[in-house]
Amino acid sequence: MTEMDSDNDFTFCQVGLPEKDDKEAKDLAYDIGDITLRDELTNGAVSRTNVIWDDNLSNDITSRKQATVGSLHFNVTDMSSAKQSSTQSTEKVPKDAEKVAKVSGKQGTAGRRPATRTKVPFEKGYSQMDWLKLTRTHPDLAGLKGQSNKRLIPMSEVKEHQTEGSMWTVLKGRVYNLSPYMKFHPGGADILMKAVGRDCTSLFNKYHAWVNAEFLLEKCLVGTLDNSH
Ligand code: HEM
Repeated sequence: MTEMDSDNDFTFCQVGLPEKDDKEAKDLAYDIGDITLRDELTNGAVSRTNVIWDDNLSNDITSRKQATVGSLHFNVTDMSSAKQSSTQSTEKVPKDAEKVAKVSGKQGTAGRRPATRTKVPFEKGYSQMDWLKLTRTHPDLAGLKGQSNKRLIPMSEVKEHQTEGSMWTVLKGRVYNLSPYMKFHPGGADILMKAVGRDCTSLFNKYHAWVNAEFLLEKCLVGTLDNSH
């Protein structure tokens, strides 16, 4: 195998040994007949690493299994001299791929569907870094014009702010002016428009409860929602 340039060429996933009495996990681990990591080198550059799972070798596998209890067998083939297309993909997935995936705990997405989140490429100058820079330099992103952001704001007032320079929303009890953030939103401005003039907490949590909006929108804070009426 050709020397790798750095240690970062592979990300290894550690596969633990099945517990002694965990018969099912053991059986599933044995379903992996063979794994081949193949480096296909094109013009000297690593172009692709393929993992081949193949359990067609299962007839003579018993002895090997016993010799490598609980671990995986790797065949590493140097393909640098072979003229292969850099985009070629060789993947043989075993019939028990789903079960194996569950054991490894790494590719367990087979049965789960993540919520659809459309990727929107950001316009030049509207990356998350650009937003952070703007929040540090702009004197009044919230559009407070000297007013305090400790003010209690009724929902009726939030509803009034739906014009281009002043688009208010309520998120987790706080009122924010979303206008300056619109073009920076990684999900796109169109979808963020759904938040304008209303409480967007449930929508926000539906798409990305993990996003730290308190931090991202800190400078857009207009006040606190007044729930008293
Ligand atoms: C109100 C404050 C909001 C903030 C600060 C915010 C911020 C963010 C951030 C930081 C991301 C990137 C998350 C990631 O890559 O993991 C994101 C993505 C996204 N957001 Fe929001 N968001 C807000 C509201 C909303 C609302 C109300 C919706 C839906 C109506 C929404 C829909 C989405 C979608 C679909 C994506 C996915 C884009 C992708 O996969 O790259 N967001 N948002």
